[in-house]
Amino acid sequence: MVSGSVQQSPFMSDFLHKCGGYAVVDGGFATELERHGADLNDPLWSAKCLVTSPHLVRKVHLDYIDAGANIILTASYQATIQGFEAKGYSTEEAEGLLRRSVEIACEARDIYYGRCTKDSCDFMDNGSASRRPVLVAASVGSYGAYLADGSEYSGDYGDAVSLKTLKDFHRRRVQILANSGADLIAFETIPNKLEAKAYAELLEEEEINIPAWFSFNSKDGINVVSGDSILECASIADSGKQVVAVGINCTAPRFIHGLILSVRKVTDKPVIIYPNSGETYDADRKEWVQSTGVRDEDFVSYIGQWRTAGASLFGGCCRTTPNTIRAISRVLSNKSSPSLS
Ligand SMILES: C[S+](C)CC[C@H](N)C(=O)O
Ligand SMILES: N[C@@H](CCS)C(=O)O
Ligand SMILES: [Zn+2]
Repeated sequence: MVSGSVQQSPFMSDFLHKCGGYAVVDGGFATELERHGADLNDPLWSAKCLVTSPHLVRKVHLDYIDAGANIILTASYQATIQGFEAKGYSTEEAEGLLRRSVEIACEARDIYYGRCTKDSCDFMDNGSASRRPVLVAASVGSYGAYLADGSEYSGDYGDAVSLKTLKDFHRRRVQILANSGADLIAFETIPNKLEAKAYAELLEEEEINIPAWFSFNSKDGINVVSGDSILECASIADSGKQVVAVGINCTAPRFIHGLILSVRKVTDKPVIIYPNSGETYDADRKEWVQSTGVRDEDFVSYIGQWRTAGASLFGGCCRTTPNTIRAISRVLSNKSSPSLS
């Protein structure tokens, strides 16, 4: 037990129990849109598709549910009121697009459940066929994501950006997503301590009443990308009453094991990991540098050691696909698999 941890909410432990002990998170969302032909070379990145191709957004969500995901993340990673306004949308339209990101994910879940009959259910609960639990997590990408220059991989916002700047930037968006029908908020790809603090204070100040997870990214396996201590960042997440999981995303698979061990030093909350493929991103060209990543088989072969290290929620981030998630789901549901030793 980590001393000083706040009272744990039963939300995530109940959900993990329903899922059979471990939950499967979806995979790369924006990069999956791209694989289906979307052009994301735009300041809105994946959020552009909320306007141009909501049907594709829904399809990608559904593909991930079909692959076995227990949690799908909305298309709101780079959907910000400020970003939409810069493209000429009104505040009302921007807020509507944020809400729409959650609606589309809920529609995908409804389609899946609508198709799920007694004979076609792929999930067992206490020996009987049942609907697989699926949660919709409203994605909140960082201020660096809004900057659209890859700053979420440096965490360097300069001295002009204060705690207040970040809280004011995220406040309305978080309020809207918290009241959108999403099951929880996913603060993801958090690159520095300041932004973690801003989120934690916002949850308190705005009395956000749905759960949230905090997920950081790292490029050395020791600190978060800004160089801030993962221990300090994860401690901030641990202190949040609404925070139901803490972890790491959009980070190369080879760094994940050590990071899980670090996160577990400062929190008893469930640990979530959804690494990227290990490839690097060229923010100027908005393209991935290929051939630096790991294959699906190699990615999935890590799952056993990540589980042993103490993670409970497993998925993928940029450049992982429904195939990656299908393989994770299979490995986790086959507890006797050698790769889970
Ligand atoms: C996680 S990165 C690949 C997201 C994209 C970035 N914010 C951009 O707009 O280029
Ligand atoms: N949920 C986002 C995270 C980007 S780092 C996505 O998968 O596109
Ligand atoms: Zn990512």
